[in-house]
Amino acid sequence: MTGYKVANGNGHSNGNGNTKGTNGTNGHSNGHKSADYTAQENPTYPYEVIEEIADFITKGSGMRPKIGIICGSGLGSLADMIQDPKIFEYEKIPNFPVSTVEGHAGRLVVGTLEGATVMAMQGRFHFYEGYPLAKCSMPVRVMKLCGVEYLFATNAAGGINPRFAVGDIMLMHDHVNMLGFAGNSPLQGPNDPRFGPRFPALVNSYNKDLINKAIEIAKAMGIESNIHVGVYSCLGGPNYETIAELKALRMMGVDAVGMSTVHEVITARHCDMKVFAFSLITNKCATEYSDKKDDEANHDEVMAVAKNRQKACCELVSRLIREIHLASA
Ligand SMILES: O=P(O)(O)O[C@H]1O[C@H](CO)[C@@H](O)[C@H]1O
Ligand SMILES: Nc1nc2[nH]cnc2c(=O)[nH]1
Repeated sequence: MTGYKVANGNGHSNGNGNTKGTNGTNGHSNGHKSADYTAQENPTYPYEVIEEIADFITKGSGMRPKIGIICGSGLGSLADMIQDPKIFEYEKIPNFPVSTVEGHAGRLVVGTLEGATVMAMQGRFHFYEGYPLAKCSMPVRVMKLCGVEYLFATNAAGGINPRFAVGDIMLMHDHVNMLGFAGNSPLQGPNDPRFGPRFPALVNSYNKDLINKAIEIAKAMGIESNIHVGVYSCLGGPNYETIAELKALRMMGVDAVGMSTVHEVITARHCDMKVFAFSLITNKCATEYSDKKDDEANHDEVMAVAKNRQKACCELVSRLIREIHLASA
């Protein structure tokens, strides 16, 4: 990995340095009732349905947001920064899934942040909730049709790179798509060229300028030593990994592991959004066998670390949005 001003997070020798129900068929009138595009076996949402959802948001908020934010587990406070918020509960958005995971409130917040128009998902959808990947990342297409040009995707993740400490932030510069290895993709099914090409390229998915700007901001914030640049991998979950799996991921060059984000990024790149993504390292992944309960990942710890580090994450995001806004003004 070259071109970044902090050491590459991966440290490898390449020299490059309350269950709410999950079927999501919320019974709203949408004019497309003949097809159940929210069902597992038919996950492709027609363009017109996405367009209807986007219209619902833009008309309801009176805004066409430019920046989309997806809040990771325990990072809902990113959306609490938004000024003059218009709030849309997922349950009230036509054809929208609902959040079922603790730490994911389940609402869309539209407003302004640092002068920029933004929309934030306070709660994302995960494969392990029973949603197909196309459904998990459907809101990214909604963002696109609302006018969003930049996707900020955040997540809580386990640190596999031994140099990472709990509370550190890893700026994603690449990913290993384990669900893709297994033949699953949010882009499966018929391709609608109004979103993007059948065979999108994914090299350079993570915008280098935004990574470099984020590093500068981290320096200005005095948290440079807590910032890394690295590779994220998404597994299906909901179980955390075995030691053997973590060792295998490490050998593959993965620095942090979670259960989200990758399918959102694929969907965003397919429709040509600029992507910035980071992982808050909420736990260190053990790569040696141990009987200690403390060495096991658990969601309470994930949430607690996210709460502790929300201030730094919020500042990083808001300052970066400010730069994007100033650069385009
Ligand atoms: O990726 P986010 O949504 O931040 O959440 C991460 O934290 C949860 C596990 O603790 C999983 O959902 C994992 O993906
Ligand atoms: N898969 C996975 N997801 C996480 N989310 C937060 N921590 C972890 C982890 O250790 N593994």
